[in-house]
Amino acid sequence: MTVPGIISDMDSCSSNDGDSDVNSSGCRERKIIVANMLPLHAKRDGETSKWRFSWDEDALLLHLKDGFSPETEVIYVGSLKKKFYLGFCKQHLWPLFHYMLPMCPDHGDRFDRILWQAYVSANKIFADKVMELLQQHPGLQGKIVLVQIVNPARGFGKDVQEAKEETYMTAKKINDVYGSPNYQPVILIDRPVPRYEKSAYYALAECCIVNAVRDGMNLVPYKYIVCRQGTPGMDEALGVKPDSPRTSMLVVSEFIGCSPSLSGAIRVNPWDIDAVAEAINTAITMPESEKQLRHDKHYRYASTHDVAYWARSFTMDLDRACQDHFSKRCWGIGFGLGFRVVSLSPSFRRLSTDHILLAYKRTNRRAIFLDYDGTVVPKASIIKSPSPEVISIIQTLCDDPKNTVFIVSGRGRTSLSEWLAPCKKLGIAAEHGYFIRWSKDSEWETCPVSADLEWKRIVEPVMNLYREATDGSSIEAKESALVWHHQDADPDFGSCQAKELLDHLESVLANEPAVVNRGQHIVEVKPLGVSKGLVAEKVLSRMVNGGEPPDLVMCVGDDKSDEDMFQSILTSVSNPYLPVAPEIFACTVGRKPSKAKYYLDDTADVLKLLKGLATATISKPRCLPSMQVSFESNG
Ligand SMILES: O=P(O)(O)OC[C@H]1O[C@H](O[C@H]2O[C@H](CO)[C@@H](O)[C@H](O)[C@H]2O)[C@H](O)[C@@H](O)[C@@H]1O
Repeated sequence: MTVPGIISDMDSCSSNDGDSDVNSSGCRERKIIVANMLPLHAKRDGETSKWRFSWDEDALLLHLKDGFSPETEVIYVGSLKKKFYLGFCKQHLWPLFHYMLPMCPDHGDRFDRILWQAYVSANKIFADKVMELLQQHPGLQGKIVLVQIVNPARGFGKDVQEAKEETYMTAKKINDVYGSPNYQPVILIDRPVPRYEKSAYYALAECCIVNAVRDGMNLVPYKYIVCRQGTPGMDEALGVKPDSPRTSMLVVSEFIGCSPSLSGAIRVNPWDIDAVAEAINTAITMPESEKQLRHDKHYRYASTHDVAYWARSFTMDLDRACQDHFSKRCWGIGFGLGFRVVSLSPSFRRLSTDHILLAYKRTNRRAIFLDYDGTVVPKASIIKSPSPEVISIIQTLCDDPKNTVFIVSGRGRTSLSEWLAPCKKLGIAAEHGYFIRWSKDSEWETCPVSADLEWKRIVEPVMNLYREATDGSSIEAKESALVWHHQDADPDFGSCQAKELLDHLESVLANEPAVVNRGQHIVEVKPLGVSKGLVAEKVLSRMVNGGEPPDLVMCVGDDKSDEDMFQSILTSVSNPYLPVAPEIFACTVGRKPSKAKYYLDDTADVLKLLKGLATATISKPRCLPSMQVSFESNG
């Protein structure tokens, strides 16, 4: 359907000067829509047998153009219904993407090579047509030569032969189109090339491209760097002055082993042809001074990381990996795609009520920190307020004068204080400790971190992008934090988006006083310096300063933010201001790697344990005051 002359139409865009449908650089905006089927009706004329085409006004594709400005030139690249679509796409790909085995009713075989070839050919035609409209940088024609050294394949077979033929064909095509009698843009060397000859090519090449789709420790980039550094002998042979600055430019695939170590290299995704082309252009046109800096970096790395270095470093990694081997136990947890193997310390064990009760009964100043979501209230529960049972248990624990009880949560202060209103003596730390209240009657204290919440202006538009792109997600605006929730989104897509959002936010907030955290179905940004760990520190030091140092510290929580609390109470054992080291019970909810020594399975387990402590509380102190009162009145 592409009419001849479409490229010359584009080339003549400069003649549009003064027209209203041109942009500031004199060219019309252009959008290329590549689709398997063109938005056309095709009909063969009965008399002339010629095809007649008309726009399919009902086709969605046709209406895509309504989303662009009226000046935009819209080009459709596509085909009419053909074998590749009704064959491979419909009979193989369509069932695969619908979790079914491909079926070929006409052929009986599961895989039909002819359909596959039709599919590949059709894709090639599409790609070629698009490339025709764009393969860039015409100024380099005549100035650049690609020397492609074909290393002999280690295997044989049809595939190798086909790949070779395609390489030859591509090289020929490029040379036919862009070459001239004195200029051959691609030189294909398909013979064993001795090391000295390869070294000569490396020494002369301004840029070395290693864009394998997968590779282990490819040494070519290092060899190239060393050859570009040269030796007195090579300098003499090439006529290079001994003290002249050296350069080397590398374009390497991000999927090869050496890619992360060469920080001066331009990294590309080898499947992204445009990116590879752009990288080559950048490498060639880069200022000499930068090429020198990159080479210095490359050479310093290659010369200090020799084989002996790798041997030492590998041994050290191996030692480190095996260090805890015998002191850990491995467990398989989860099901299906969520299945994973975790290694846990053998001292990590279930917290039994009997065990903690013994300590609870013999201690007189206890600090109890409880997370909210996933600890006292189930994560999956639609009702987020605490049940009457939870309220009653917490109330009983708070009523014991030997106890200082805190709910430490990421949630906002309004909902927490409303839900926990009956527990008058309960301390609440809201928004991960940005706000703290010691009891219902006391004022909220605000964490003395930077009051600068300007970063919210950066975070909000980014989160909005992800909210719009992820159906079912939402944004929660707290007083000190912003949270992106994806619990109601598609589980797989939601988690992928969350990972991407995390990366995105980390990079834009690099210099801001804010931190990004991933929680249960959430990505949260909060002020730097606010953590549940600080809450525990603050409460414990207030108890010490008030002359009531704790002799038992218990902390229960389920997620990453609670790990800060575990860390904090574990270090409190070595606090020099404590007359005696308190008994520590750090407990995570769910059997998973944690700083906590104990685990409980779920919120039901947590409540059972807290109920056990509450019962012990009622059976002793509550009776004591009432007996004293009656005794005094008698006297
Ligand atoms: O510190 P926590 O008490 O564990 O609270 C952490 C977060 O709790 C809330 O999010 C959680 O509940 C949401 C439903 O209400 C759910 O969509 C989300 O997946 C859970 O993580 C709260 O909205 C967050 O601000 C807290 O940080």
